[in-house]
Amino acid sequence: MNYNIAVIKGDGIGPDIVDQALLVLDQVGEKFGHTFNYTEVLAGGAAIDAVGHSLPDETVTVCKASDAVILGAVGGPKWDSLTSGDRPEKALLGLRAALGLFANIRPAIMYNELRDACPLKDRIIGEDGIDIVVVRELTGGIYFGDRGHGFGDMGEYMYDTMKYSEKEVERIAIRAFEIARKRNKKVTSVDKANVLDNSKLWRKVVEKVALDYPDIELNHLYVDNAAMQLVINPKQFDVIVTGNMFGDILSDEASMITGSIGMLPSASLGESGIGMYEPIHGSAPDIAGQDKANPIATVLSIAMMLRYSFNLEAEADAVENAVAKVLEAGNRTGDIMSDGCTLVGTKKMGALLLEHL
Ligand SMILES: NC(=O)c1ccc[n+]([C@@H]2O[C@H](COP(=O)([O-])OP(=O)(O)OC[C@H]3O[C@@H](n4cnc5c(N)ncnc54)[C@H](O)[C@@H]3O)[C@@H](O)[C@H]2O)c1
Ligand SMILES: CC(C)[C@H](C(=O)O)[C@@H](O)C(=O)O
Ligand SMILES: [Mg+2]
Repeated sequence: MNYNIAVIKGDGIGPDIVDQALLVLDQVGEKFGHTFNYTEVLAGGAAIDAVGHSLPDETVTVCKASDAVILGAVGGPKWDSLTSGDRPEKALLGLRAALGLFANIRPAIMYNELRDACPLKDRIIGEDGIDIVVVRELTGGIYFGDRGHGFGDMGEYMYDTMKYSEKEVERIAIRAFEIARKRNKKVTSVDKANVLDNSKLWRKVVEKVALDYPDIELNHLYVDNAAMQLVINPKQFDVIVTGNMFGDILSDEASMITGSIGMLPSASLGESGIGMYEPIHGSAPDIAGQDKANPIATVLSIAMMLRYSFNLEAEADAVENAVAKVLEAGNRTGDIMSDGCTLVGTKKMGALLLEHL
């Protein structure tokens, strides 16, 4: 089969990690007889530098015409205070909205080999480790609400508003229940219904959707408690469903308890059609271009693409197995390094993954 993929390397470590992930994908193609065609397009800081704005029309057009999108990461201090008001991160939000990618699936799985990289105590992780999926709403909430600014009694003010509509909550809740059905049949919905009205609606709609899933256990947590529960008792979670901002924060937290943010992939999906695949981490300007970044989150995002967008189960398994084998053999980038292991750079990690594929 032939697959057309839009590739956005982005900024900072983006090119470092995407280059390795594409080598892995090429090898999957050779091994299983598929052709992956890449069209590289610009977004984020790289696009601001090249054409003056973070999300060129051409990028949206190419992404829409592709079978899937792979994105590294965008952003960096260089573009943090542009007078135009544009920012690299706006490209990411613009793409999510333009492609209708309302469901962000972020699996946080602890590899047994990385137990030492997990900051939690052994008794909390238990023998079988941690396996959580965060299902984050991605095109609504405070990220996309009305915003504004002005001057009042307290001086200048700025505001962002958080709004959720019934249908928006319903479709993300359905995704979460469907995912839970294929896993351990538990959904935890996270909100702030003790304070926010939009969270009250969120809770009401999630409960209504739950009526169609009597086989799935549902509970609710306030987001502050959820943040705490993730570190004191992460094993209570199977699928966490939550809004855009809470999901952003909780998924970074979930990534760290499994070892490193450099390990966590994500899939952003819509009703149907194309998906966008990216690591959950950012452009890590502190280690960009130094051959230090962990490419595994991006490589695992490619496994998600093979599974969700192309229905290539065996191919996705092969990529995930290669990751497990490389870790088993004791190879570690700096973010997951522990005593007795071999420290490797981004490129070497990529080469080892190819060897084990
Ligand atoms: N999806 C995205 O494109 C995305 C996501 C988050 C942040 N950002 C942007 O990235 C920039 C930096 O943000 P930040 O510093 O808050 O978060 P970050 O995720 O880039 O980095 C946080 C820390 O994690 C480390 N880290 C991240 N990815 C790593 C990897 N693959 N291997 C090893 N270490 C890794 C970094 O070195 C840093 O110490 C900002 O401009 C931010 O807006 C982009
Ligand atoms: C860069 C930023 C816009 C983005 C978000 O907040 O969604 C990032 O943190 C993420 O998690 O993908
Ligand atoms: Mg984030």
